[in-house]
Amino acid sequence: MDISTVNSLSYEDFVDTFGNVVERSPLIVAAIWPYRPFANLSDLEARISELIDSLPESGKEGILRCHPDLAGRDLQRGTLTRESQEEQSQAGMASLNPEETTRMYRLNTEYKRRFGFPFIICAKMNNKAAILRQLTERSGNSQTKERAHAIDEVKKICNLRLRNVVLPDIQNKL
Ligand SMILES: NC(=O)NC1NC(=O)NC1=O
Repeated sequence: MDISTVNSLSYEDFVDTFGNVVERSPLIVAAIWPYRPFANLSDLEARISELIDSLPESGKEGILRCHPDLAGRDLQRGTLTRESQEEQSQAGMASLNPEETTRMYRLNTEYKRRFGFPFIICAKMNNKAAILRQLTERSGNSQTKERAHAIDEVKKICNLRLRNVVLPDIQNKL
């Protein structure tokens, strides 16, 4: 889809198309629809990023809590969103051995108990080993530092998801 098609979408179609670029948080794209026309993909990304940054800390943590655990309950039950299923599978989360599953569960549980939101990382930019390493390392962060880090990961996930739908400028011009 090119940017002019994006700019011509009704808000219903806009939310249907982009509603899950921030996991289970369609409110974000519903809120930026009035900023059309977007100049390009980067402009759209920047609007989403600014909107997230403008939220109070409770709102940012709310976004974080809408994310599923990595290799968690939703993956086991088959209730992940389509995007999350693809990302987690690509990072090897759907094919952990029993020991790795138990380790992941234990580390995720400890992380959630400490911070009050799930551990989030852009799965497509990482592999199993990097995810396990970061889960351990980031558990030592302060609440403020970790919340900011997690929001940065949400933005990376969002930007990759957007790129799956909207052609970058260079392709628009071909
Ligand atoms: N918890 C967590 O990081 N979830 C995710 N990361 C990602 O890239 N897709 C997800 O669902």
